[in-house]
Amino acid sequence: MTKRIFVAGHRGMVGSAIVRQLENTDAIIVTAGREKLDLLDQAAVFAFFEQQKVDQVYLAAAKVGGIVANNTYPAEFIYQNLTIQNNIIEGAYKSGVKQLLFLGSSCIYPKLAEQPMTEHALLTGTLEPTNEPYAIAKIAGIKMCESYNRQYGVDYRSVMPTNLYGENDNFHPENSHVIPALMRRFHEAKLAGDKKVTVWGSGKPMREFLHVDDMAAASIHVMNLDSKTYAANTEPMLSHINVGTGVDCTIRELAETMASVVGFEGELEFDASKPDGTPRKLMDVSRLKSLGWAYSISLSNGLSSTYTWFLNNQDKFRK
Ligand SMILES: NC(=O)C1=CN([C@@H]2O[C@H](COP(=O)(O)OP(=O)(O)OC[C@H]3O[C@@H](n4cnc5c(N)ncnc54)[C@H](OP(=O)(O)O)[C@@H]3O)[C@@H](O)[C@H]2O)C=CC1
Ligand SMILES: C[C@H]1O[C@H](OP(=O)(O)OP(=O)(O)OC[C@H]2O[C@@H](n3cnc4c(=O)[nH]c(N)nc43)[C@H](O)[C@@H]2O)[C@@H](O)[C@@H](O)C1=O
Repeated sequence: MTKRIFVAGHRGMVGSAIVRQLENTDAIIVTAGREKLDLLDQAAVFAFFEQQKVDQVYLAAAKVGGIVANNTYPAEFIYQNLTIQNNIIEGAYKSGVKQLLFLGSSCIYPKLAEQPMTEHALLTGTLEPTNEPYAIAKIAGIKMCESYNRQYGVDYRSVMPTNLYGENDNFHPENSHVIPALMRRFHEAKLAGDKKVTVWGSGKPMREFLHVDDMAAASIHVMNLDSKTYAANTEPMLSHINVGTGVDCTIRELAETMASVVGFEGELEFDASKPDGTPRKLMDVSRLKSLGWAYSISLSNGLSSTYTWFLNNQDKFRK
């Protein structure tokens, strides 16, 4: 039967990638931009669900940003993320939605979690301070889904993506994540003929990066797993699934790769006044592998295609 699927956050990086892939199926895709539906407005969200009668929800709407944005606007990150996800999860449940996929983040795990981090590392230690408010909201999202499953018998699942990048990313110079920030900075330095580019922090932290098209494919894969397979590979009170590559690199290595993708031939300098954040957050992706999914886009291919998109779409960048 044709499904009506609501993608919340359909203009964002992940939401737009999910929509592109769902467009190749027979699903009816339901979307609502911020100007039509403010997801912070509980009454409007509940009314939207009552009107739309959807079968599935991808919860890809959130307040999102890099290390400095998280550290600068902690109140907005905790309030908006808790409110958006509470409104959508409760609104979906009240209108009879049986299937929902919540997108969390790898920052739910303790700052010094054993590497690679399995799903069992959740709630075993102190979080990274720069993004604790955002991480607390994401942990609450996992627990909302599990609680609704236990009490109401719905099927609300959670995926925890590693750091993502790709088409429709946020290329803001301060508020973005490291890949879009460096892509833009290296590109502008190349055009200006600059001899040096500044990279934040020490360059020593390690990060794992997944292309957004892989993230969208993994999300759809997890949503569509039959309930028995999903239940056999998760636990009712530890139900989330890591999504990543299982491969990481230092920020210095990332910056060197970025320089070569963009064609910047100058030097790197590191700005120690900017935070490093978590020293390492490598995902253990064996749960996802045992559920039949693995990534396919390498970092070098993903950075090259993202740079091509960047060159052709600068008019679409967010302010
Ligand atoms: N990017 C990353 O590296 C990672 C992302 N994630 C998670 O993946 C999910 C998607 O992230 P990503 O695509 O990168 O984020 P984006 O910022 O690209 O997209 C977020 C979307 O949410 C929408 N949104 C936010 N607030 C509201 C609101 N009040 N009303 C209506 N719409 C709203 C935005 O709308 P508008 O376009 O109008 O601003 C945007 O379309 C999030 O849950 C995020 O936490 C997890 C790990 C890493
Ligand atoms: C996805 C994840 O994203 C955030 O956490 P993060 O992993 O630390 O993400 P980031 O991409 O911003 O930084 C990664 C590393 O890179 C370094 N770095 C160098 N130069 C730039 C730079 O120019 N910009 C940025 N942002 N970082 C830079 C930076 O100092 C850090 O060491 C969370 O708050 C939270 O939102 C979350 O879940």
